[in-house]
Amino acid sequence: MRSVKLYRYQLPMDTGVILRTQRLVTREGWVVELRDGDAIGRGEIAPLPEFSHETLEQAGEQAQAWLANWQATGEQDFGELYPSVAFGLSMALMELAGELPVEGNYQVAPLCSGDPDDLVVRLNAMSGDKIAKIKVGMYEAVRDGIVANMFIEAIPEVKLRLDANRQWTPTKAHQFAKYVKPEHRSGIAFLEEPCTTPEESLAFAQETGINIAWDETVRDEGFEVKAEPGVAAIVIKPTLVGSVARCIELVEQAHAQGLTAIISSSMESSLGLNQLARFAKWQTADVIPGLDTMQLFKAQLEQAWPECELPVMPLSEQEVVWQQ
Ligand SMILES: O=C(O)CCC(=O)c1ccccc1C(=O)O
Ligand SMILES: [Mg+2]
Repeated sequence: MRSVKLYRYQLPMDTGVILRTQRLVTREGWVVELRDGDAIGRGEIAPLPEFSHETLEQAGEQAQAWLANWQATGEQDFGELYPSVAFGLSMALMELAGELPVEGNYQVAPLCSGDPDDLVVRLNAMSGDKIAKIKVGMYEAVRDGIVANMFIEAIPEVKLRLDANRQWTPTKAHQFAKYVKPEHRSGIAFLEEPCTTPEESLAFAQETGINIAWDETVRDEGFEVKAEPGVAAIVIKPTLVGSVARCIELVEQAHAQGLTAIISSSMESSLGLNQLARFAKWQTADVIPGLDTMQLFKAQLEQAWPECELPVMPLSEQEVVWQQ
């Protein structure tokens, strides 16, 4: 006997979380809960404003129609669904089938959005690989270069992941590179999407010897995973990419090409984030995923993220919008 519950959740965000042009005060999404006999599977469907093309309402309507059909027929086709819907539904079905391993990779690359000195303290306390993520491209490119160079000088074994979100012209990207001493450039594991276009980013990598990674480009129409000089990694944000099967396909293609695949968050709640940690451990075992986003929230959902002290709001207190 198959049954379905669809919840709509709302979680308060920390003040000052900005997505491109808007402030995100409340994170909203759907959680689907599937039951079949004693088995239970959950998945989170949470389009990210400014990043997803579908709205919360569109995703909810599509999920409900798909679930009604699944309940009646057992059919499982994710082909035509919005990425967030395909991801949440396929994750719920995997969990229901017991196919999502329980063990997760909860190591994070600490995300530095504020004071660089705080990050130096956090990194010095880290055991094992010292990997940190810094957003660049928001202020002066020269300042970003000085900050990156400072980190590598302060912590010689650091491997930085930088993320410019396509903010730089080639000139600005070169201003950045100029301030990272050539002998320090290997301290940058990769720089995500330095320039407005993939072509400019590739040229930048080849001219400077700074490795880049694709993130936005992975979601561009016609993207193919390809090893190219200067490309180190691809970032996979499942909520923005699609079904679990599609994400696994991208991971396998990356590995076949000798690229690193990084599973990363699209600001899912702690429920979705825990599943991403399990998915990351399973598919990208030795790689630290990009999941350090709980700090952007003021509350967690149903399950706590390890060592996160934020209050946990049970799913049972969220609105059930549909059940069958
Ligand atoms: O990738 C990570 O390490 C954390 C997640 C992250 O940076 C992010 C999260 C949501 C939307 C966009 C981005 C981004 O890559 O800029
Ligand atoms: Mg990015």
